[in-house]
Amino acid sequence: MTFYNEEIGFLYLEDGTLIKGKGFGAKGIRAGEIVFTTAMNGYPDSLTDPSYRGQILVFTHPLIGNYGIPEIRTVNGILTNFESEVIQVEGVVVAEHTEPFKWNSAMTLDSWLKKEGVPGLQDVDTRALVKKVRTFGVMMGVLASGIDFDDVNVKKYLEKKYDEIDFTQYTSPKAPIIHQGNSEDTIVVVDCGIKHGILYQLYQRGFTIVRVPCNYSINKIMDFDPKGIVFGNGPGNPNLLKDLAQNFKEVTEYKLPILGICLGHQIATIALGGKVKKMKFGHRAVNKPVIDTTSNRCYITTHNHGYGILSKEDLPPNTKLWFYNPDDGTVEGWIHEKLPIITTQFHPEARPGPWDVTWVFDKFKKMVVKNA
Ligand SMILES: NC(=O)CC[C@H](N)C(=O)O
Repeated sequence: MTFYNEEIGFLYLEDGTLIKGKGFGAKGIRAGEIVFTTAMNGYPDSLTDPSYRGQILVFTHPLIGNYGIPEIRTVNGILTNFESEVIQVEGVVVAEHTEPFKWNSAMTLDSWLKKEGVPGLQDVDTRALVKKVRTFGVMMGVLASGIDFDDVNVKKYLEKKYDEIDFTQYTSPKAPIIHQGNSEDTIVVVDCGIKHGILYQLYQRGFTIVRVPCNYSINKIMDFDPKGIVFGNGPGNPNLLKDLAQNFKEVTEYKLPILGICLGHQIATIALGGKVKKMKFGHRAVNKPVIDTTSNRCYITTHNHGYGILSKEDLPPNTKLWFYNPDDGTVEGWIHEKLPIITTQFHPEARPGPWDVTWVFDKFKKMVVKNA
């Protein structure tokens, strides 16, 4: 364990704001897009969500760390209590890091961040910080723990912009990974940095899962004889992933059931002629409402996205609105009118969050069975 002067630490925003705090976690300095989540719990899950690659995560809940970090649990190679094997965020900002008091805590948040080399900053007025992001939109920032502002050239860290980097190069596997299920029915998951919560939902429905690198060709995907395809979540700007969108378009020729989740929903949208744009500060929470237009029911759902279909006009041709967010009118899912394709911008697997919408995976299974 490295020890350093934890009394020093700062967050520098690209608009010139300097916020001094206290360091925790690993000593270090990292740049990233400053985003916030309003989730009150689930920090082990959120910090390992690959969709947060390239981002510094601010928790609005004032106390973080109070139930510690559990031992990793797996079922058939699928993590059941983390979203990936490593901490994915560039840095963590909290008002107060607290010591855990929980029977299954194996480690403190502080020691976990130290072990994984990720810096944290505490003693921050996260309310003021979030108000700034909500007012001016997301921006780049530099987080340092145990390093004095006067000792670094922060501008050097701000040269690269989040929106211009393809982060899937860090989060997508280099070769296929197989999770054998109770049936031979194979679902290919195009893995840009898939959350294990999604894998677990598929596994629970008996499928054998083949995760493929996100740049895998259609021919190689079809070699696995999939009964359905999932385009999952992932980090960064979806408009950079032109090859993936092209692959999506090509695979629709096979008329297989397809489920797109979050980045997968965005790729499906771009591939079929819709528009995905950057949001001012995105949706990152576990209590976002979405209205299901087929039943007029409202569900409370988990979100982590900074891009989206901002209005119905941006839907691709031949699709109909399935879910929308009543707060800001953004599209939260669509159904294709001619092909067996469904998508959600929110996370039906949650993790962290409520499981009210896991029936989306049942719907996908029905589509697979019907198509078999
Ligand atoms: N969770 C995700 O898949 C996020 C998708 C995309 N990177 C976004 O921020 O909008």
